[in-house]
Amino acid sequence: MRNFTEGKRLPLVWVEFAIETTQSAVEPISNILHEAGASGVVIEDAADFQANEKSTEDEVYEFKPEDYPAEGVRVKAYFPENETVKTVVENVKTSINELPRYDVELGANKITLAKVEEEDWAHAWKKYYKPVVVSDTMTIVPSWEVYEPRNTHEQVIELDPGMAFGTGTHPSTVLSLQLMEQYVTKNDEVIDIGTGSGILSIAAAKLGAKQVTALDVDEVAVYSACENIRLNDVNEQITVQQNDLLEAVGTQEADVVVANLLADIILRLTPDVHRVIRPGGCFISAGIIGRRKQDVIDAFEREGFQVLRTAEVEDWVAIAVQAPEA
Ligand SMILES: C[S@@+](CC[C@H](N)C(=O)[O-])C[C@H]1O[C@@H](n2cnc3c(N)ncnc32)[C@H](O)[C@@H]1O
Repeated sequence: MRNFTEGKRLPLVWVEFAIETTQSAVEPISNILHEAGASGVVIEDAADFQANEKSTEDEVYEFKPEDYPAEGVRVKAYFPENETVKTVVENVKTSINELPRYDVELGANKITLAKVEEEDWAHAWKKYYKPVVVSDTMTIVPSWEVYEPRNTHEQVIELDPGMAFGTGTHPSTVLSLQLMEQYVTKNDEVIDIGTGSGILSIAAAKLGAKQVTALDVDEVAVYSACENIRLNDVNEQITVQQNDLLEAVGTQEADVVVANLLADIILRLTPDVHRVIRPGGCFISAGIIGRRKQDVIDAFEREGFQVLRTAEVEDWVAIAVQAPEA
């Protein structure tokens, strides 16, 4: 485990992985890319471009034909160029080619790889990123936007996620934040597993947590989390560590643990959570697709946890469970 007080330099050259596929394959392919450690997944849907062409209203976003495939969907992901990238890409291709076994139609399944300079793409998505209203009392605001809080109780989280996951636009992040508003209370100690941009840790600090540990296996995420924590002036409450799940977390205990990961990763985590969660504490997990919801609930119940609440948006599920009392 490494402790970061200063952000690290990011890689400057990236490998862009692009695949032309079908609408129904977008979610499983995005999951494979996220699991492989992609820093950001971009979805270019021909239908979005066609709908925009027909629209007569003023558009907020600028749609360019060259950004969209002629038909179907293009999913793009970015991996730092290093000695492991070839293997990562081969593993991604193998996993994608296994999807038809699960009745996922891949369509054209045309894959292209390109080397790109960070400057060429890392900031291009920013024009699509606008404030995200999480609830009456919480809004995520891109750091370059001018934003007037809607009321005096509103918590505003400023973010520049860079290439890490966690803009606040993904349903799994919004669901995590909404459950945290319910279960994080003043002076709590919180562990955030898979912090990405640091968004959930910053929210925990703003909700009054006195100590937050933000963990991520990916150094790009660790860099981004450090930057955003500074931006929100919550450095005092949050420590960021590069770490695989709870591997190097010692005797530390938390009142709330939050993990917006994928179902399979949460299942790897469940037997280990007792170690870090206080009796009666709350575990919020998200990033679970609908058909895996019961697997995750079963795993927590086997460990003696009780479901407090589940929340769903589109096909994404978040689950809050309570640890057994001592
Ligand atoms: C879906 S993103 C969530 C980001 C942010 N917490 C949010 O809610 O938007 C998942 C994050 O978990 C990290 N991750 C994946 N596997 C991990 C592991 N084994 N240990 C720690 N972090 C992991 C990824 O690097 C990524 O930043």
